[in-house]
Amino acid sequence: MSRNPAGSSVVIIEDDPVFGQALVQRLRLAGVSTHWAQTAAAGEAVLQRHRPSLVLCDIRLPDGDGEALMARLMPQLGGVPIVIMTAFGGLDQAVRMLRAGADDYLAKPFPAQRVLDKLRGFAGSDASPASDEDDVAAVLDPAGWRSQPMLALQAELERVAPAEATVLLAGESGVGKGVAARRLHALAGARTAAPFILVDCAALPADIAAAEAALFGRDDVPGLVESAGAGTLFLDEVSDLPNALQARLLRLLEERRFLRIGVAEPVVSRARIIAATNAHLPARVAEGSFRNDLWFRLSGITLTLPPLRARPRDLQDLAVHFLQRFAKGQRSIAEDGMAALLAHAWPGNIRELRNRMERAALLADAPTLGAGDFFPERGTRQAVAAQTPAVPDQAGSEAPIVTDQDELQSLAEVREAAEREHIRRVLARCGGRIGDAAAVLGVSRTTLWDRMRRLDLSIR
Ligand SMILES: Nc1ncnc2c1ncn2[C@@H]1O[C@H](COP(=O)(O)OP(=O)(O)OP(=O)(O)O)[C@@H](O)[C@H]1O
Repeated sequence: MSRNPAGSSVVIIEDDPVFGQALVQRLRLAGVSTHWAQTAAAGEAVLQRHRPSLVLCDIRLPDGDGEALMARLMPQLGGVPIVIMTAFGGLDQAVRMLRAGADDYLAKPFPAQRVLDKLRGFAGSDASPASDEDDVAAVLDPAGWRSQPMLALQAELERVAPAEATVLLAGESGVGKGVAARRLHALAGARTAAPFILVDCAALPADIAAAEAALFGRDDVPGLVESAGAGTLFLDEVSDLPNALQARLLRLLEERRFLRIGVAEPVVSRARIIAATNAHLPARVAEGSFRNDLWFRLSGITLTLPPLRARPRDLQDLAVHFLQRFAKGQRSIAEDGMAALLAHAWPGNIRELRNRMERAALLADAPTLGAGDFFPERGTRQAVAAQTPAVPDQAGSEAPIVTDQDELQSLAEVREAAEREHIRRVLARCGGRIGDAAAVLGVSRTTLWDRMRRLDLSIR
């Protein structure tokens, strides 16, 4: 997307007819195409079909709230920027949504010009057509795959790519599992000419019959499994697949055939299945939310992508790659900037790096980017700690970087801050569901409640 918002598209989820209409008219005058939904359900339906440059979502909607809607849709929206619209008194909720992954908020009423400014600001993000093209390039020749663990992963991908076997991609959120899945497809010989179909299991319709129809088809309408043909079916966030559909997926994996709803004749599937998860599946199995037999079936070939903090060399390459992409050679990274990048723990992995580089490229005052440009949220004390660079170990291999914590804090403070942040992220990722979050964190619900109480954390 160029810096000119004309040609971009915005999905507006807003029930106020006067405000909604005014936004639509003004944005259209600026050449922006708009999809206006007045309920959460209509917004969800539009976003199932359409990947816009920006989502503008109201918090209070007649059939639900924007927070739950965005939490549900965020995984499927990938990096599409989400801007929350708040009315008076809604600031707390907007802040919570920002923590959960929304990109910005606008307090109502605001002139439509502010939306155009946001579009300009987000230009070049994941959501834009240009970045989709960049993602394709990333699949064919991914930046940041030169470290030892990534070279080993690449060798494994090449080995298993031509086979039919199901592959499970594991690793933290934002580490590049989607890129690895596409890479597997790109390396899969004849299969490459057939479709690559992404199914975000966390974003399937909540209604089981609708989700089943979306996956397996109904009557004469094919579902996503069938759309993959002899290509690749990529089941992202497979741990979120509802229980009833886990049984159907297991049958598909075992028999290589399935039934469309309402049709007696089975359909043969020749698609290769790749699943991905950032959840700890054994914990899900232990708590009973994920079938043991399905886990067993999926995990035969498990490839784990290492977190970014364990790949300092890749981190540097990726930082330069993103800066080139977002600043087009107009900016460079200062020594203290690179030291701060290397010292950060990167809980959001490559997605977080991409976002920080984009923000810095857009907003920094000087052409050379320093620690403060990448981590503007840090105070002076953090800036001191951030100047400590990562040190490769004696053998020259890449020592995992495990901390960027403020060296002036006590260990207990550092541990609490990290724990609080991690629990917050996992809760957001699990849509605030304590049971799911506890499973991911490997603790009981009671322990999680207890920790949250002591860390002064609440879901709402
Ligand atoms: N090697 C790379 N080069 C450029 N961009 C990358 C690379 N790897 C990942 N990205 C970008 O980082 C973001 C996260 O990547 P991806 O979606 O593949 O991660 P993930 O592990 O599947 O995350 P999640 O578990 O949250 O779905 C995306 O915007 C993707 O385009």
